[in-house]
Amino acid sequence: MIGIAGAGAFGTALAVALAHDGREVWLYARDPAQLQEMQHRRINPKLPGITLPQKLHLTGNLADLAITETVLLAMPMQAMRAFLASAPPDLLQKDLVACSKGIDLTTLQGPGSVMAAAGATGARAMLTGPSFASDIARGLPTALTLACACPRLEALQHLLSTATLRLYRSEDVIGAELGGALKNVIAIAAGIVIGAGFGDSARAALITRGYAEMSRLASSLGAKPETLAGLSGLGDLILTCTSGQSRNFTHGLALGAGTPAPEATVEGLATARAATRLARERGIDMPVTSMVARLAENDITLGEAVRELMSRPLKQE
Ligand SMILES: NC(=O)C1=CN([C@@H]2O[C@H](COP(=O)(O)OP(=O)(O)OC[C@H]3O[C@@H](n4cnc5c(N)ncnc54)[C@H](OP(=O)(O)O)[C@@H]3O)[C@@H](O)[C@H]2O)C=CC1
Ligand SMILES: O=C(CO)COP(=O)(O)O
Repeated sequence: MIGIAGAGAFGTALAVALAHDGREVWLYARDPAQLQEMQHRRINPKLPGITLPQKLHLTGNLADLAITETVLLAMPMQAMRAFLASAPPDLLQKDLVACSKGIDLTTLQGPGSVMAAAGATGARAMLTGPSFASDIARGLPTALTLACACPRLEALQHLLSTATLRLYRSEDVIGAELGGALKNVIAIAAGIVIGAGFGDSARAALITRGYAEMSRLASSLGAKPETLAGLSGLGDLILTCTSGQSRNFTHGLALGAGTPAPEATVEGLATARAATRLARERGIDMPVTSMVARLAENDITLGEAVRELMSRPLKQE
């Protein structure tokens, strides 16, 4: 039996895919009004057009997840630390699988370290890679990375793979979580480039240089280059920088065009600030990421950002 904490688009999509494949899934929604609507109408407005299958059980009581062995954490990254701090103690003994893509702004930790610091004693895994919630929920073919540095990895890989959701396993948790977190920042920048009308050539350059700086920071923190080149890094970077389905890309589009951004979970904003601080501490150059952080904080105008990026000293690729 699988528990999922966080009934947003992604938690619900995973619950739908796993339940369709025959697993009994318990999905925890903290908002009573949302829970009631989901129970009554068997839909989640955050995942339009998808009917919730029979094997997907809904609850507003976190203690109900006690009957599950594995719990997926599917809330925004900045909510994870507080969620775990107030979770029932037996939840921390489950195998935990973080699905959040980001870096905690207070501790500068990724999901694995946040779960460890909260006292999690079971497996601590990370599920990440190129996948939009709606694609997963509709049963479209998807491939993700499941990273965990513990002997439960292969069992978890089988538990969470379905006929349409193919999980590749990795022991490189740091690499998987940093790829998933940092690509969101580059996706905001890619959106800015397109929104401002700089064109596809500029976006390709941005993605490539963005990947280079993602790799610099990740390897300084112990990630393996092949992880960054895999689904959780390059794969997700490509998806998020090129699809209008991405909230990070869409947020960037609005910033670039000078129009109001839609209300949404945009993980890259906090991650840009966290990664900029990590990079500064380690003496790593991350010009695109730090520019996104400054733009998000209204510390610089778009014109100034472009001038600064383009007037950096010429260097070897
Ligand atoms: N959507 C996607 O396509 C994908 C998302 N992800 C990642 O999944 C994570 C969640 O994103 P997504 O589901 O899309 O975001 P949504 O904005 O759709 O939903 C976030 C959900 O988390 C819930 N939540 C927030 N804080 C808590 C808490 N303390 N306890 C329980 N639930 C909480 C929210 O509840 P409430 O409404 O009550 O605030 C909401 O239901 C992000 O890190 C994202 O990067 C990864 C891959 C794909
Ligand atoms: O992580 C995602 C796709 O892999 C979802 O991206 P957004 O959060 O930008 O929508």
